[in-house]
This record gives sequence, C-alpha cells and structure tokens, in this order.
Amino acid sequence: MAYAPLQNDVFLRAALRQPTPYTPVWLMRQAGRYLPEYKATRAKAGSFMGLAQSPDYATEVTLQPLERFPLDAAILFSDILTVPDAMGLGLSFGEGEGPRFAKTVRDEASLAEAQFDLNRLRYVIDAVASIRQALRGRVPLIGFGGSPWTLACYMVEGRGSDDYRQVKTLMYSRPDLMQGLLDKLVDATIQYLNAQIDAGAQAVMLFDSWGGVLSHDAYLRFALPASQRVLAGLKRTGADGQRVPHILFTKGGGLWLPEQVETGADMLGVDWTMDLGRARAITQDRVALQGNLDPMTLFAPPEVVQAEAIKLLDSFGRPKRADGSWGGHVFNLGHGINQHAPIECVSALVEAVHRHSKTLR
Ligand SMILES: Cc1c2[nH]c(c1CCC(=O)O)Cc1[nH]c(c(CCC(=O)O)c1C)Cc1[nH]c(c(CCC(=O)O)c1C)Cc1[nH]c(c(C)c1CCC(=O)O)C2
Repeated sequence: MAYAPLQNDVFLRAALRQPTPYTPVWLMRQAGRYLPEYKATRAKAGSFMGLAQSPDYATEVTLQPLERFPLDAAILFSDILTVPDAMGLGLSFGEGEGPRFAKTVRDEASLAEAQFDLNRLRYVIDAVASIRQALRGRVPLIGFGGSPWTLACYMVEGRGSDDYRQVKTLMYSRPDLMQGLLDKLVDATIQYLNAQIDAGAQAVMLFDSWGGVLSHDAYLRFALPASQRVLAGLKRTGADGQRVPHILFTKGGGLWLPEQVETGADMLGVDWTMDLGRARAITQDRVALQGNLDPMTLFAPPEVVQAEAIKLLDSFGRPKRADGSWGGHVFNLGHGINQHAPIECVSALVEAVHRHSKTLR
C-alpha cells in the first residue's frame, strides 16, 4: 500500500520524545456528539453501530473534527466494545443509553463460549485503511482498543456499572476465571491492534478506563499485567516502516505511574487528577505523557479555558531538558469530551495550546 507522505508528524515525535516545535493536541472522543455534523451523520447511519460498521461513515466522522480545528492527530472512529462483540456477546447501544451486551461472562460455560474471531472485525480494519487514505498524510491516525481489564468489566457486568459488583465478585471469588477471561482478551487485543497497525494505524492506544476502580493489589495483579502483555505483543513498526508509538491510558491511574513506566509503553495517558509536573517528576521523562485537562473545563468562558491550558503546559514545563534530551507531552483532555461541550471553547483550547507551547521551546 502506497501512502501519502506525512505532513504533520508533531504528535508522533512528541510520543517518541523527539524535538517538536510546539505541543501537539488531540482530544479523546473528538469525533462525537458535541459536533452537529457528527449528529447529522449518525442520524443518516441510524445508530452508533451503523456508523461504526460502515467504513465510509466511520471515515466521514473521523475527519469531521479535523475540518474544524487544527488538531495534530486523528483517531479511528470505533469503540472498544467491538472486541467483546466479536466474541459473540451481542453489543447494542440503546438511544440515550450506554452500551449493552445480550450475554455476559460469569462462569466456566460462558467463558468457554466467548471465542474471538478477528474476521468479525473486518469493518474496523477496513475503516482504518479507508481513513488512512482519506487523511492523505495530513496528520497521523491513532488506532485503539480497550484494556483487557476494562473490557472484562463490560463483559461480566453486561453494561456500564457504578459499583462493579459483578466483576469484582468474580475477581475475588473466582480469580482463576477472571484470569482466564483476561488471557482471552490479551490474545484478542493483540490480534486486533496488530491488524489495525497492518491496515495503516500510525500509533495505538490502550484504554484502561476502569483500571482506577481497583485496589492497589488488584490493579497490580490483574489490570496492569494484562495491559503489559498486550503492549509486549504489539508491532513496533507500521505498514509504512515507521515506528508506531504505544500509548497506555489509565483513568484514575496516576498513583501507579511508577509501575506503568515499566510496561514498555512509549506514552502514558493521565487523567486530570494528576498534576503533569508531578507526573513528569515521577516518570523522569522515561516515557512521554498525554493529557490531562478536566473535560469540564470546556464549560468555562474561552479565556478561562485558555488560562487553564497554559497552566497545564507550564506545569509540564519546557520539554527540552538541561542535558539536551527531550521529554514528550501530547496535550489532551483527561477523559472524553462531553457531548455538550461548546465548540468555541474547543477552538480556543487548541489555539492556546499551539500558541503558548511555542514559547516553551
Ligand atoms: C469505556 C469506553 C467505551 N468506548 C471507548 C471507551 C474508552 C474511553 C473512555 O473511557 O471513554 C472508546 C471510544 N469510543 C468512541 C471512540 C472514538 C474515537 C474518538 O473520537 O475518541 C473511542 C476511542 C466512540 C464513541 N462511543 C460511544 C459514543 C457515543 C455514542 C453515540 O454517538 O450515541 C462515541 C462517539 C458510545 C459508548 N462507548 C462506550 C460507552 C460507555 C459509550 C456510551 C457513553 C456515551 O454515550 O458517551 C464504551
């Protein structure tokens, strides 16, 4: 496959701790309901899954935020829950509700039944190839998947949860079954992300959205080792021969940065509870950092949004170190953008990140 040359590699360079002229920025859930054009395409597609399963629609919505804002990366439009769906659990999104699975995994029989088949995710792989072509080298394309622990939460609960009662019941009373489920998810996620890399993804991100709900002990026993095994199984080079950075994002996981540094991830995503300067002091620039503005900041007036972004950039500090080597920072929100976020505040944010970060070089 021939690819157009990459015109903006600032995101990839920052993720690999190479010198950059400014701090790159993209936003988790940047293609989403805060954009009226997203809602229009979703209405045409009929449902969220209709959107995700059509490579043409997925390409259209992936590019929408790039038309509005000078973002430095695109992210595949899909969902982490496609993997359990491809294990036969039957994913659906009700109108105005979160995700639901028709089946759950809570015992030996249901665990044995859950068999991953990458062929059922052909639509995602086709979307990656289509988006990479449509981007024509404007910015790099990020592929993604859920961490084994986070996917296990949804598979055991059958839906989102406030208290994680079912999945924690299984984890504490049948750790062998929990491990069996995580093992399956590690294998599936490695296949899935490597297929995205082969199809043209230029970076890959593992979303451990629910790592932060675990005890210290359980995080280190179940969630982190499973993510680490996924990272170890991922290709390091893309279809174009370029390095593919690996990103691990853990919501509520700032406490475990010292352990996360050892996973082999190139970049760690942090949520807004962590001070970036402190995160940098802990990780000592052995990895790049991604984050971490509180998504709700976007509901303040644009001047306040800009001031908060500047504070965060200053907290990370100058990426270049005294010895001439570089740390890396990719600006992002600490979690997905809210569906009611005002568009003018997103514009103001991206502008301030680019402008102010140039003064830190
Ligand atoms: C936990 C999780 C999910 N999905 C995802 C995560 C991990 C990140 C995180 O912690 O938020 C990841 C995800 N989901 C989506 C993306 C697309 C790429 C992007 O723009 O960032 C990504 C990276 C699209 C989506 N996935 C979903 C939407 C909204 C659905 C819609 O359009 O109706 C989008 C744009 C649906 C979804 N998907 C999921 C939930 C809980 C929901 C419903 C909640 C909601 O409505 O916001 C599961």
